[in-house]
Amino acid sequence: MFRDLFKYYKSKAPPPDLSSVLHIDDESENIIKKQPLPCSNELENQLQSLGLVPSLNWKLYGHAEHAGLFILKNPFTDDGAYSWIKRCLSEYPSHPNKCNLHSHNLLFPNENWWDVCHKDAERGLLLFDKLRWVTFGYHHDWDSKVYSDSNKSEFPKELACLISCLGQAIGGWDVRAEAGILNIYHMNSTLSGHTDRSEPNHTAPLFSISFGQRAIFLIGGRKLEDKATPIMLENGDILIMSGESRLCYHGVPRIIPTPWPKGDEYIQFLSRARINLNIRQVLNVDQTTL
Ligand SMILES: O=C(O)CCC(=O)C(=O)O
Ligand SMILES: [Fe+2]
Repeated sequence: MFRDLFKYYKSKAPPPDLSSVLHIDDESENIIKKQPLPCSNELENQLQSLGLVPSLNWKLYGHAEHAGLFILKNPFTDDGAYSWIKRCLSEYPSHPNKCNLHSHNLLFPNENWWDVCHKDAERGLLLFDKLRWVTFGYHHDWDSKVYSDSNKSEFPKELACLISCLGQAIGGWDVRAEAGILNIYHMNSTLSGHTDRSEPNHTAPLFSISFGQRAIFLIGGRKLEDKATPIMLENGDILIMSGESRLCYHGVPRIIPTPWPKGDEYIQFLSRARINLNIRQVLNVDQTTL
């Protein structure tokens, strides 16, 4: 059951036994190997320019007990992953996007979190570990959970393009990225079990891209009583909740310390953090506003 497993994997004392956590590219009877759809040369070129390896080399999986769930194991080139990490840390946490530090008046509206942290030693000390979320496109309202046409900014173009291309190549879907959350996890962060239902469109798949430290991602069914599966999500992995799994319970009970290479300040940030880009289509196909 979702709640019990979440508690089990979250526990500090005693720490959980991780041997049942699914490593999706190991052999297991429930894991289904999938193929991306044939891509046109144009789509293949676009994917390449967005930092991905050719789709022929993708490792794409489904799960027998979670219909509609896809996991694409890190399809990024090293340079491609680096560009996305850099965008997440130095571009996305600034105007017109919103973040927890702007909404708590710890940053002025025109201030960029990464720049402040690297140019102002005193404030950097205070703010470096305090970024938790950034929203863009239709801004997620953490209290009301309701999107509004009056609380919306431009969705980053290259990220919308990445989601559209992935949608075409994986499921033949025509996905419009309209709302995004960048979640930032530190080593003791968790994300409680929930379903994502704020979007009027409950059929367009939800995309989740992770970088940095590994996480246990717990996915259940539509009811909390349904069977849940703990899956290890690693640097670069892309998880897609389509079809039946779109409205299923999920959460992150634990971040798992991960061997990490040395590198510049972007890479170093991820030696003790995980970032997750969570992208949704909000509107139904025939809608242009809410
Ligand atoms: O961090 C993750 O893997 C999941 C995030 C998520 O479920 C959400 O933002 O709604
Ligand atoms: Fe979610």
